[in-house]
Amino acid sequence: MQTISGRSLAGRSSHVARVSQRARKACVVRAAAAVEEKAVGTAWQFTQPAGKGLGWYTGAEDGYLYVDQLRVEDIRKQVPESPFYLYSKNRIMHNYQAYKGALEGLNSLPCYAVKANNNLIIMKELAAAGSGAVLVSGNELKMAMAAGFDPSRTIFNGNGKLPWELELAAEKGVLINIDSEFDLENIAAAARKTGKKVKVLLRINPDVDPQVHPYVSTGLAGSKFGIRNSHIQWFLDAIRAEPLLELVGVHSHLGSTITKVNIFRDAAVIMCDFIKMIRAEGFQLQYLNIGGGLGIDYSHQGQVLPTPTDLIDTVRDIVKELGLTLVIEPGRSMVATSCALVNTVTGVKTNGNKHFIVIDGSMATLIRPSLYGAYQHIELTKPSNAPQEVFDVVGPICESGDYLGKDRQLPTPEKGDGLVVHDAGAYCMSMASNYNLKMRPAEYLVEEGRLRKVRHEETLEHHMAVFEGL
Ligand SMILES: Cc1ncc(COP(=O)(O)O)c(C=O)c1O
Ligand SMILES: N[C@@H](CCCC[NH3+])C(=O)O
Repeated sequence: MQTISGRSLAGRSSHVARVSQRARKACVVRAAAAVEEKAVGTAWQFTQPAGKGLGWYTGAEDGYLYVDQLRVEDIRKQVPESPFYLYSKNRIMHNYQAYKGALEGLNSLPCYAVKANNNLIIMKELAAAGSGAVLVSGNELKMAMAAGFDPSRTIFNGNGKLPWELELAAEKGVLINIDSEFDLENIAAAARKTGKKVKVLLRINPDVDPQVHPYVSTGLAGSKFGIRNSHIQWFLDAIRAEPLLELVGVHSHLGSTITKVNIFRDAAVIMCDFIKMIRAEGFQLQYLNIGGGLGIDYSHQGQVLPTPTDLIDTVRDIVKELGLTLVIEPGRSMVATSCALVNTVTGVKTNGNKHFIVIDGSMATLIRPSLYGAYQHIELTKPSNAPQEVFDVVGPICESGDYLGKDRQLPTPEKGDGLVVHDAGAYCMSMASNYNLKMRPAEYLVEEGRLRKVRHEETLEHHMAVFEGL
């Protein structure tokens, strides 16, 4: 973590180091206790890996919830914090390999969208597997460098990039997407200031409707992202006039949770026209960047959704015909299904004709249901014959909009039971907040049958540190 500690972080990092040391010690003690209790295995090694699956599933024989080889109930006994995020490394790697396989036969650059999940350990795993990264802030860029992503396989994107962020990107040699007239001016200024030649892509709005929630639709003509298409000649002239800028490609990102690949095809056809027009102006374009956006089956109803192969195959001929390198920027489809938020039931209550399960997780831990009305599947971690009711699953936050699920048919749980919110690997922890002074939770990763802590729970000490010395 040294690499990301700037001057302003220096004081804080020693404080964090102290806290982490304590937390590490606590882990070792707990792990040792677990080993003693079960008398087999090393620290974090579970003694009875009963399941064999990949990612999350219900044990066919015992009805318990599993992640990879481990029973979530067993994990809960080992983990002192609640709620906590729990990941399957297998599942993340499997998703990444699905993209790698889909891209075979093409020149390609798969870039993981760090905004979906910025856990440093997960980022390191993806960097080590060869993924590039797409970033939207200077801090994401610093984290990506700390995680070991290759800067030349990294893209900096965004509609409000700041001068210091652009200078850092120029210095590191990452590709930069141009989003507007002022963004182009700022990128050129960063290139001049650092004396570095910068490779740039033009972010174009193909104006194709991704048919998703308006908050996650990004490629329509009236979107805040991307350049004004009718102004393209101005951009080409401005780039030509700036010797330190090299135009190498075009970018589009239509939106997120997209469930039909013909939408990507429609956009790629439009981008193809732009590429031909820009090439005719004498630019040597190499990259077609179709962004991210592939959806996943949040419903858990066996919905058949397009795979990475379906996505890539829908644009394969265009990429080949134009001799391009295909850039993709998947976030959600890489990490969402790998994770669940594991909560503890605080109690069950009824008001009027409404039944509620109150859990310790909340909109502060996982905001997607409250923010977008998003559905994320919910289940208990162990089988139960208790009477079923239709419940709203709610958190302890002082907002009526604080819910994780509405109208969910579930067995009535006991206080202390485990309840998970599925598909929580993308835009959940990365969007968590400290609202009501709830601290962002710990994260754990299942890796080859072992449980590994990959993030400490934030503490009030961390939070108070930002007020130190005022
Ligand atoms: C420019 C850009 N690229 C990639 C992504 C990742 O999208 P997704 O997580 O839907 O794959 C996003 C987020 O929507 C984005 O804005
Ligand atoms: N935060 C959104 C996705 C945003 C994608 C970024 N442009 C979600 O949770 O679904």
